[in-house]
Amino acid sequence: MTTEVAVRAEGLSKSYRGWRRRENWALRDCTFELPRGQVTALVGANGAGKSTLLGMLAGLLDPAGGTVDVAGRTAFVAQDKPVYKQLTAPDMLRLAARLNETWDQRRATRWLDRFEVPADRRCARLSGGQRAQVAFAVALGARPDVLLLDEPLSNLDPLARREVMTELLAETADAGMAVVLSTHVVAELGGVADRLLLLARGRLVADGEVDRLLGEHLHYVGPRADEPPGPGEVIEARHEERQSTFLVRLAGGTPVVAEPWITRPVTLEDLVLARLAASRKEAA
Ligand SMILES: Nc1ncnc2c1ncn2[C@@H]1O[C@H](COP(=O)(O)OP(=O)(O)OP(=O)(O)O)[C@@H](O)[C@H]1O
Repeated sequence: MTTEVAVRAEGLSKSYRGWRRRENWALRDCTFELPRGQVTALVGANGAGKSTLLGMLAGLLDPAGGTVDVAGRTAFVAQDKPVYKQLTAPDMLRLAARLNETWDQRRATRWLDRFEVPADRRCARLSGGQRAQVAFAVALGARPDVLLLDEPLSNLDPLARREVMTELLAETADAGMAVVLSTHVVAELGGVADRLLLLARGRLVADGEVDRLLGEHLHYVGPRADEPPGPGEVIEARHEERQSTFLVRLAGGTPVVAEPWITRPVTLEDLVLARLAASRKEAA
């Protein structure tokens, strides 16, 4: 693995034994590389395999097939943001300092101060969002090369969500860390996520730099029609009484369309929702 690659997965698969020992595939044949110094958003519907993938990257789950290679130290914050309820936030940092070979007290304390986490209360008496901040501080203090966050935004208010994303971005740029975070809050990823890993029913359906992916897609908007007015693979077609909108994937540059049709850029949210809807339709 080159020094620029933080994570490499090849043909990664995982199954769980289900009813009558039938094999249920949570992840099928996933191959991707994640570079250092980037934030990757791991997105997919409920049950798509996000936590399973993060668990395997963290080394907590064994793959049923394929390989995963992670360069350096990892830190993983699980969905339930585990902290010891009897300890205060500073106690948690003291414990983490003893348990981790590498520990950056300044970095961890800075995070707690930044989010004004009370220092004199046990974690049991902190809010869900404040407990999450303690778990993030512990993970960052460990100076990981790869930081894995399972739904980090789920307990946070809208302002805290934005601030956490901004701070994570700064930490990523500073430390050259690779961050992988799973989330359903796609609208808030714009300007923060460098890369996208999109899972649908255990398979990777989109993988790449967000800017490149967005540049490869566009909307055609115009009068009601069965076909788009220009080139591209149709990912989603929406029709109203007098208007049609096609979200397409382009093979080449931006096409020019004749009036009254117009082209419109695609946001990350548009792209994710269209891809998820297309996968659901295919499966059905
Ligand atoms: N321990 C387990 N035993 C059996 N099946 C499991 C187990 N853990 C997960 N699964 C199944 O594997 C699939 C992927 O689950 P996973 O938790 O990875 O999805 P997810 O994308 O994180 O979902 P969510 O967004 O709802 O958290 C699902 O079908 C789930 O039911």
